[in-house]
Amino acid sequence: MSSTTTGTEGRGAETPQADGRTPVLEGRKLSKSYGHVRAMVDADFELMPGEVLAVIGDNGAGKSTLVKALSGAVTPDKGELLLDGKPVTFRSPIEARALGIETVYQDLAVAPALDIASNLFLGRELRRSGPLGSLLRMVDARAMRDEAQHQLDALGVRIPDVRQPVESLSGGQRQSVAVARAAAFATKLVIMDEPTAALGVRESGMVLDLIRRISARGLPVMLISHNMPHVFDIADRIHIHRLGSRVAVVSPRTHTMSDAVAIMTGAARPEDVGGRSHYDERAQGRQRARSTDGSDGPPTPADRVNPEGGEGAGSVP
Ligand SMILES: Nc1ncnc2c1ncn2[C@@H]1O[C@H](COP(=O)(O)OP(=O)(O)OP(=O)(O)O)[C@@H](O)[C@H]1O
Repeated sequence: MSSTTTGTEGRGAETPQADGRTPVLEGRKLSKSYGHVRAMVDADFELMPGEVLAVIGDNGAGKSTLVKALSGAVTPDKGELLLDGKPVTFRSPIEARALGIETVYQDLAVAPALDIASNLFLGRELRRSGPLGSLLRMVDARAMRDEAQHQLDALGVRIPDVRQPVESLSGGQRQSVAVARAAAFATKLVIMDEPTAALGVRESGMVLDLIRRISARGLPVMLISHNMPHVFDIADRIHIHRLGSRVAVVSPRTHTMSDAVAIMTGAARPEDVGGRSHYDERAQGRQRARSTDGSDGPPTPADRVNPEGGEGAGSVP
């Protein structure tokens, strides 16, 4: 785990920029609606250098939509993205990747029939000149094998032969290949959406170790997970998402799993549990407004119905 966590000294997690550092990736008031469903509502996000930031939230809280916005798979309707403090827009995952953002999805995005080296370089194959100075550039299988072995060794992924087809690997090994691929190409950060969801205990441990090693290299990792023990084991900070927005950022050093779950489900307000937490002012303002206008407690799913509707209801981007 990285030692670069910010704002977690003392009892609570404070605003990450308190020490003057610029987030590697920042989202400001990101919103995204699918027809009448407001999947993301003024969501803020910060990933600091070298940290492992876990993002937690109930089913449908909008975590995947956030990941998609940060990785270029979805364009937010509103809001701003900043990479190293500079505004960016991603029109596709390819554009996000070109800027050093790699994403690993839960559904093992590997090509099972191809070997490990080919999977590592999928879509980004190393090439060499063709025979007799031909202009055709050929895939350089040997260079890819050497480099793949080097990358896996460097990350401590133990796989005997990179010429093995991925379908011959265990689930944990396959996910390790997907994570190693992301780590090999990411220059800014790695995003992981439920990387251990399909894995057993031992295999999950393998992937968590890999995340630790990636972060120890100085590469920040954003990790979505429903698995609280994993989150509390590995995260420097925990971003809590609820009903489309960030409602709190807490630290495993100041908050218990019960605290985090209480905030996540709306059973408790961020300021009422754990140490002092850095919670989203707007979300807190909304909650206060609700209590003063006759409704009590935190927002409910009904609050997310977009009154303006919008085009493309139910469309899958
Ligand atoms: N392409 C889409 N079309 C319509 N509605 C969508 C689409 N994608 C997400 N939604 C809706 O947006 C809301 C947020 O979904 P999202 O998948 O981001 O949540 P999540 O926190 O990742 O949920 P889970 O933990 O269950 O994966 C949900 O109500 C979901 O049904």
